[in-house]
Amino acid sequence: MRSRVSVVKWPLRTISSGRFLSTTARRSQASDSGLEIGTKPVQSCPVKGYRARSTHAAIDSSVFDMAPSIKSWEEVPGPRPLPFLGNTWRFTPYIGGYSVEHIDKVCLSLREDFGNCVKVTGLLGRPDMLFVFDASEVERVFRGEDAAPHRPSMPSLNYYKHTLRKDFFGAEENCAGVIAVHGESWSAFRTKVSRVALSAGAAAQYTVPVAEVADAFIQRIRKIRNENSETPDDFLNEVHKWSLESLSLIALDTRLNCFEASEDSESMKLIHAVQTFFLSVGELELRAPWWRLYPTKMFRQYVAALDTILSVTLRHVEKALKECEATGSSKSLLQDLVAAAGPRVAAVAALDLFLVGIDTTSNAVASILYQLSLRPSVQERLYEEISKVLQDRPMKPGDVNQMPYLKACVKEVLRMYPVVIGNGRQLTKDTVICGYNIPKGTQVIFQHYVMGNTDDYFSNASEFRPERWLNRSPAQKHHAFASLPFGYGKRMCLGRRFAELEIHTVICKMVQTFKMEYNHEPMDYHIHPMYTPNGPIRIKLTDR
Ligand code: HEM
Repeated sequence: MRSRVSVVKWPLRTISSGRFLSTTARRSQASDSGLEIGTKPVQSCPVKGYRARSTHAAIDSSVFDMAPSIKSWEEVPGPRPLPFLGNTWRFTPYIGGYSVEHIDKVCLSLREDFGNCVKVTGLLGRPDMLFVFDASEVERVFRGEDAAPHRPSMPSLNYYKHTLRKDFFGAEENCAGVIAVHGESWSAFRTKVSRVALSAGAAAQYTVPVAEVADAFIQRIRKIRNENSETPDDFLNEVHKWSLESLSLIALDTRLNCFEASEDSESMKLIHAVQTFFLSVGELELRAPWWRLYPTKMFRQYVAALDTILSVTLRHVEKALKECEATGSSKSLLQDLVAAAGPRVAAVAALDLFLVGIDTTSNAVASILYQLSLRPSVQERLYEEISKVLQDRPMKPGDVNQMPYLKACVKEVLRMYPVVIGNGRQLTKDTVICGYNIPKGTQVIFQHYVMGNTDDYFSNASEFRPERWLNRSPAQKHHAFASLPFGYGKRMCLGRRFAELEIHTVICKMVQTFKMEYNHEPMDYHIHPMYTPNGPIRIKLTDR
């Protein structure tokens, strides 16, 4: 049945890894550990303080000597599954009470009803899940992670890479990328890419072009404001275009001119493909996985979109390869990747950055703009800070480091409204969490949306107070693992520095240019599939 999905021909003739090596490849030295949050890593100690009652063999025998006792998986509290229906029925509209779109609220009620560690079992087509709302436990488990943590993600993409297009992604050893890839294959790929993508100057080199994209975005919204000077109902779509334009610059070394692209251009094909991918990925991942039984219409569109993104990516990699060969040097992230790791790795890396780097960033920006538009005094303080640093000159690398309040505002929005509401891991070994022995294979969700919004970790958590991130005395410091919007450790966000550059730049430009107001009913947030304001983002923009 699956063969009904059309197969693209990869324009790969000129691509063969190892054909090109440049000295510039060796300039990046940073590794993931350079970005780890918190103080020195502590020795992994997953079970200290507990005496084992469980029969799971993989637990270190030393734990048996310690008190108090480790409780079994069966004892973990959680909503009771029904015979045959498990807990899946709870997601049935009108009767179940749970909704995929409002997992945020489900998580809040799980914590209220069952405590800091809650299991949800009997979910059709999914492993058992454990929700953790205790920052110290999050820290202990994250710090004890092994060399290749497994993040449960995107089964549909996994199927695309490892089954449908395995001729491409499996053609070279360890060349399947980082998204939906695990174990040794993930680790080898990530090491190659992190050296380049997380190096000190990797993001900074894009300061000026990213600022130019932000300027183009401002020009665009000046044009599309309505007669009340408000952004149009499909404003989020415009923010997606800004994000796509910025990321193409970074990942593909090209300007797509998304704001003016003609219908038959390659840019527009890419824009449509990216939109189709985002529209379908949430449905395929969060709803009942019918695509596993037969290729549904949505699944076929999803595969076609991925094929388009991959073939456009490959064309740009070929171009980068030719430029590197002609000049003997590299001037961009893509060229650095080609030079350091070969063209196929560069192409797969660019694809992965594309798949997870666009709607995360655009939804974060939409959410930040919405939150700022509700708070004129925060905007004024931001405006003062920005004006003082820039004094009417263009942005240059390092400017944002002089804008602590801007950074604090972004952190505060991501604390209260993280676009990815939890960090997931599929346990690669039996692990004690909150005193329970959690079996290998369980999907654990470290729920920073809930932790970020409780007074246990942030005083007056429901108040928007960017100041809490500034000049904190030891007494005011919050738990470093209670808000981790970019994840943690070896698997943390590979594009964090790029995302921050893009977000800080565009927010800086918006605040410099406009006073923002929101004059409608307050918006609720929903999962779509990012955590984002639910409804048209109609912000009144008055020129300063
Ligand atoms: C506000 C924007 C963003 C947020 C909140 C965000 C958040 C995250 C989170 C929570 C993870 C999982 C981390 C973990 O499991 O510990 C992740 C992974 C990842 N992100 Fe981001 N991200 C953002 C933007 C970006 C951008 C712009 C890019 C690309 C340039 C990117 C590339 C990646 C990649 C490749 C991974 C997978 C890393 C791996 O599995 O090794 N992200 N991101």
